[in-house]
Amino acid sequence: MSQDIRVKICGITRSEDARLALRAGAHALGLVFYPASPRAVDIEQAKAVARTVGPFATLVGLFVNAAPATIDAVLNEVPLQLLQFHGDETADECVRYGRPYIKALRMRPELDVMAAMAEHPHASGFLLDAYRKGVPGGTGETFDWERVPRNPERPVILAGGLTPDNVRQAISATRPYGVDVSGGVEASPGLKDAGKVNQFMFNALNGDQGEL
Ligand SMILES: O=C(O)c1ccccc1NCC(=O)[C@H](O)[C@H](O)COP(=O)(O)O
Repeated sequence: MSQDIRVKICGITRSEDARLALRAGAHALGLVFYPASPRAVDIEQAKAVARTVGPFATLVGLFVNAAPATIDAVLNEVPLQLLQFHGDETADECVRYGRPYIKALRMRPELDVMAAMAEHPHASGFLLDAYRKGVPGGTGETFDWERVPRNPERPVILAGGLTPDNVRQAISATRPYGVDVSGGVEASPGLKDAGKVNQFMFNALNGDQGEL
């Protein structure tokens, strides 16, 4: 059983989607501060989502090689509990904000996952995502789950192409700390689908992983 699995729903752009995800049991919600994404939010949208979320769920701010001034501007206005660095940020660049952070690792074939983790000694965890050249995230694609480290020293969050249909198998195969989904629970880019969110959450939290 994996009832202690944590779930982050990423790419939240609207308060109603935040409410939906929290009602369904999500532990964390992701706000994408990457202008090229169809899920990008500006500071006003982010503040509206933050008001919905309140202090008892983790609000995550996602950045891709953003300038420090951009991140500082967001942090001055939006109460983010956790930062997610989804680009090529070094450890020094990630720690400068004095906030807990997770580092996304895009699973390109030649990546040494353990070495990449060692480069971020202060990361609270690592989000493993599919690699597609030129696309920093939200690809909707899976990667080879055999590459997910077993018994890692720090939490691993599985991402990339997860859906209500494959999340149980994904958890069973990789035994992660948590899972992260974006496109797999959308009605269209940036807008969540209530049925998919509810089904994803149910399958992630209640599936009998032992039977798979
Ligand atoms: O979601 C995006 O548009 C995005 C753009 C640029 C960098 C990261 C992005 N998303 C990051 C996430 O945490 C996604 O949840 C993760 O990549 C998985 O996405 P999906 O395969 O669509 O579930």
